Amino acid sequence: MSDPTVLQQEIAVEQQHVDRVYARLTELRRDASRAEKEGYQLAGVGTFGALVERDAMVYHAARRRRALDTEYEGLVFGRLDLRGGATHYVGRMGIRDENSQPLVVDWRAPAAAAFYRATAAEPLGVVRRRMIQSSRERVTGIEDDLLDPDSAPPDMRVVGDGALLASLSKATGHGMRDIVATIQREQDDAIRSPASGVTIVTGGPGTGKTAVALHRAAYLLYSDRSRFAGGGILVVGPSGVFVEYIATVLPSLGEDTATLRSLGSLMPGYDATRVDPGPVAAIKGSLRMRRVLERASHDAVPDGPTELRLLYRGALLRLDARQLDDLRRRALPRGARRNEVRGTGFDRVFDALWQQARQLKVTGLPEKREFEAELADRTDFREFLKAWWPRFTPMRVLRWLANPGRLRRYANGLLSREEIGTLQGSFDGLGEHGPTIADVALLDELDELMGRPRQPARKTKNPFHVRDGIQEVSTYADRQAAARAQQVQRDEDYRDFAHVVVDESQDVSPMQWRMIGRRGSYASWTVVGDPAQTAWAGDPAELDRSRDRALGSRKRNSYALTTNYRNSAEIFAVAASVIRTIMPDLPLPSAVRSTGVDPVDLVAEPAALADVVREVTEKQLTEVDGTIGVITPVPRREEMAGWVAGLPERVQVVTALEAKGMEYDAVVLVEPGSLTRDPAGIRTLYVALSRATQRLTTVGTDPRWHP
Ligand SMILES: Nc1ncnc2c1ncn2[C@@H]1O[C@H](COP(=O)(O)OP(=O)(O)OP(=O)(O)O)[C@@H](O)[C@H]1O
Repeated sequence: MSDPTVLQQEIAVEQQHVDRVYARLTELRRDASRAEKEGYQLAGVGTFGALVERDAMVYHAARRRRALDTEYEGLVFGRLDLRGGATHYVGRMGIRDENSQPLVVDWRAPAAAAFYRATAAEPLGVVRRRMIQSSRERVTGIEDDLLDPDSAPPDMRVVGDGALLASLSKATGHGMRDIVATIQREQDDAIRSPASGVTIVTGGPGTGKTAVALHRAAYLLYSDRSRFAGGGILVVGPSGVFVEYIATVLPSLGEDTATLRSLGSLMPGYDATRVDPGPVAAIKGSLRMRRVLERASHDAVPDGPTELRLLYRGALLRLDARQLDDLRRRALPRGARRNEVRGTGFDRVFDALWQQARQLKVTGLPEKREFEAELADRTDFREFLKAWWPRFTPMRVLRWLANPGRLRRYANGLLSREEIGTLQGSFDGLGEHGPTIADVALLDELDELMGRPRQPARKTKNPFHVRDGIQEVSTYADRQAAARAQQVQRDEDYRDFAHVVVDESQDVSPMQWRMIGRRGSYASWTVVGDPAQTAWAGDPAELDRSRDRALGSRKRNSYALTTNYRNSAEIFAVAASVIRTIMPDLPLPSAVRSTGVDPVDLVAEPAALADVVREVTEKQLTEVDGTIGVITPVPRREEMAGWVAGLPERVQVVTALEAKGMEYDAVVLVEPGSLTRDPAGIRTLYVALSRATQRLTTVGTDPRWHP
């Protein structure tokens, strides 16, 4: 423990600098607001080009002001004293004084790298690394590491007992802890990994994979803003709950150009949250489904017309079911997209009818073009064409799989009889409840297989448009929107992301890899995950293959994280003992923090389970300040949520699958025994047991739940 007077003196020294930074920040905010306001006031002056330029400037001013506001709290968090006497302050954003001298260096700048990377063995020119803790504008604490004692000047003081542990023992409150001040070296390696190619980060529970992925996104945006903000960064996470949770972290990193999507909402128009049972998800996720869907996408429309009869100039023209099938097949060879070759299908029908009319020697038969025009004018004929070859939406075709006969036909020879049986009934809810998360990848595949109907190019209004040298009237709001659109706006089905981050990648099925891959054809990637936490019940080799295909031949850089920052050592010991039963040789991270509080395991009579769960949860409310996760088996979520209804909002009920990636101060895991039936279940149990930072209670009716 360091001398309290020395500590106070050092705090006072840092407070002086922090005061200067905040004073400067106030000036910068004022300047940014002024630029913004002046922009609003100036109206209709100058050339149109100058106006647009000014709008973009105003937009930047607004963005800068927002960034200055967001990064207010804990703006300065580090100081480096370098050999030779120079000092740098490190913070959430770079700030310069009125003479353009740096007051704070952005944490992502090369000059700040040593803050995270220097060690006593390799000090990188750093004599003393100082962590500055503060609450709003007030410095509250300091933690130093003396990395190069031989180069330290005699009056250099060193205070504190280790910044990382101090930060970890704080309650998390709501949302994810911001780790920018305490990023560890092995994490920093991954964060600053080369921008191109694929960065793969693996590590056990709580090793900071998500934190690293998000800080990497922020780092990339900083290091090459035009490339990554221009193209955009897509961040894909497993569930909506999780995506919401990480959304609270990205803005605090100062970035608004990342698109966050769950696997159920990657396709525009859908936001699926329903989950299929493991074995169903395994089949729906398998690459064999592509062929199944391909067959569906080529099949005849259910209840479509089975024959065409037309009375034409006194003659009966007729196409029977076999002929119609034949015409469809010829217009739709393998690989053709049904929505794109609709016109070819119609041409085939015209041709066939024309041949017939000629063979029948119809009296007064006109030229072919005239004949076609006459038919096209007839409502009955047009109705036939629309019913025979409609425009298909992916959902329309996926629903055909709810029919057992069709499913069997499409899956014949691709899926086993048992698998077809498992799948049966799993598409029944599409109409009423919408798709499951696994269905969304199938819809995306169908979209790809069938293509989009050709539509005339839509005219978009261009607010920058100048016609015949005369500026069109455009409002200030229009131009402001256009300036912003040039920076960030993308269409809903945007696919050309510059970078794709996949979190919890161990749960991405082969079909989902295809769906994500379509959105990252030109991207560099960051893929983070932990194979031991996968809930995937299908073929692991297929999973690897499909991932490799999505990532292509890009160069890979791999990083392994080895320290668990989330769980207390006592909690992680329970989780570790569970995963060891199926993966005895798995290298596990070491948990750095011990609380001295052991997890509690309770057994309840079935009739008393609800009361015990409520009691335990209420007790946790008195023991921790932050969030409490009540984790339930998937099918019993609603029922168990009722057991803790009315408790404060910091009690959150999630299923074992939704708990993936989440973190709570206390966890009440209900019926752990329901998860021990197979290896996929045990891996899910491992996930659920490794969510808590401080308290873990398991409550179940089976005393022998431990696998
Ligand atoms: N360097 C660090 N300093 C402080 N806290 C950290 C650090 N690294 C990680 N943490 C904290 O540890 C917790 C776990 O991090 P994170 O959720 O990123 O882990 P993860 O590897 O994605 O976990 P899981 O695989 O279990 O979902 C978070 O609260 C995070 O803020």
